[in-house]
Amino acid sequence: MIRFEHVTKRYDDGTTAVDDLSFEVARGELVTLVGPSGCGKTTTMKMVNRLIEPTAGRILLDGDDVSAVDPVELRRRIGYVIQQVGLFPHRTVLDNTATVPHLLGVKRARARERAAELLDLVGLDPAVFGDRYPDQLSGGQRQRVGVARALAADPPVLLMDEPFGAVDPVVRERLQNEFLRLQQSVRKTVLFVTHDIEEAVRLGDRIAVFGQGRIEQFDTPSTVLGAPANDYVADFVGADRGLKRLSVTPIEPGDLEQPPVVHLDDPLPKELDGRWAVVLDADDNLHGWVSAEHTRTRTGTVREHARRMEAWLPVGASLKQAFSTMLQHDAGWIAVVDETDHSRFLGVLTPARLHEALRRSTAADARDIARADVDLETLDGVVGGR
Ligand SMILES: Nc1ncnc2c1ncn2[C@@H]1O[C@H](COP(=O)(O)OP(=O)(O)OP(=O)(O)O)[C@@H](O)[C@H]1O
Repeated sequence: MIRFEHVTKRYDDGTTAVDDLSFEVARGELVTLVGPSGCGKTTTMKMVNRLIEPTAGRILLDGDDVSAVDPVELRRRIGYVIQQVGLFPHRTVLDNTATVPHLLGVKRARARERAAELLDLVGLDPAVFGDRYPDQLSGGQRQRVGVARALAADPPVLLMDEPFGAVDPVVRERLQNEFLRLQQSVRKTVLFVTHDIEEAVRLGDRIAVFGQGRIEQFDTPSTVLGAPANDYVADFVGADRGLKRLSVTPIEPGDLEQPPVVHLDDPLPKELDGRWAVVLDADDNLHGWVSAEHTRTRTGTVREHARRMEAWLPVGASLKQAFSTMLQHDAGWIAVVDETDHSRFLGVLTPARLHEALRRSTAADARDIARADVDLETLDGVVGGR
């Protein structure tokens, strides 16, 4: 969808901001460009919508060389979100969001209707916020209007330059989560610039780690954290990359243990095979749990003695969320459910299983490295045999 072919940008003063860059972003993919200040991320991004022209090489958007597309027409196909949102100060939130579609010829009433839908989508109730002016919003709310406005013309591509950089860490995390949810439904092709490795791994399907004007590694967050390509990347992702891996490794059904299970309308069993059992409803959805102590000493149905389960997560949630949920509820295990199928119980994750899951993902990367070693050896063998 977006393809860089040997792109170089040299500014007039001789600074080479981007040096022979080649990479590709697939349709519907979110790629984060991450690296220290001044490494060329913004320059890379601005060449896509021709705010900056490359010195050499070319950039293709859906197969079209962008240098041959009229910049105005090009920018219609590309939403752009920046840190200083640049909302029109004298227009209401609703009008700010509706302006671009209206300029593109959508009737005013329809543009405003669509703007209201988008505000809703980014978590701003149009009835509450639609008539406010930008200076009557918090920083986080302004960022959301920025995202809604960028989506208003329904462009297939979004360029986002540190869009959540100006808000505090708590709001930032909330905006990131909301944006991820939004992206799941709109599936835009996104190039997202950040200098924050946490943000890059949380949001990116793949991340491009920039050195000076070059990409040092371009891979999934899990591989970049598990197998940094070189010392520069290892240094940039940080010594705590093992911890960061927790946030990019999902809970998988194979990670779960199967504890004893009882159903709500069962009579309370006398003996349990363990210290507790998970309680399910008639459709096998998670309800709660009972302890062996209760079952030994009391009578009646499970329903009368079941306690609600608070420590649970959907399958696919991150190991970091799992760990955090265990700590929050001081729980020795958490239940895992399939939310796409009501809340069907799948099993429980224990600290030991969590540890195994983390090792499983590290081992998967280690296998890749081992394969690469084998390839090199084979190559050595061939070269040596000559
Ligand atoms: N108009 C310009 N003229 C000369 N040099 C420039 C110009 N714009 C950017 N540069 C230089 O190009 C290099 C890359 O800048 P760029 O803004 O792309 O980096 P960045 O990775 O986005 O940095 P930051 O995270 O600080 O925004 C830097 O050395 C910068 O000083």
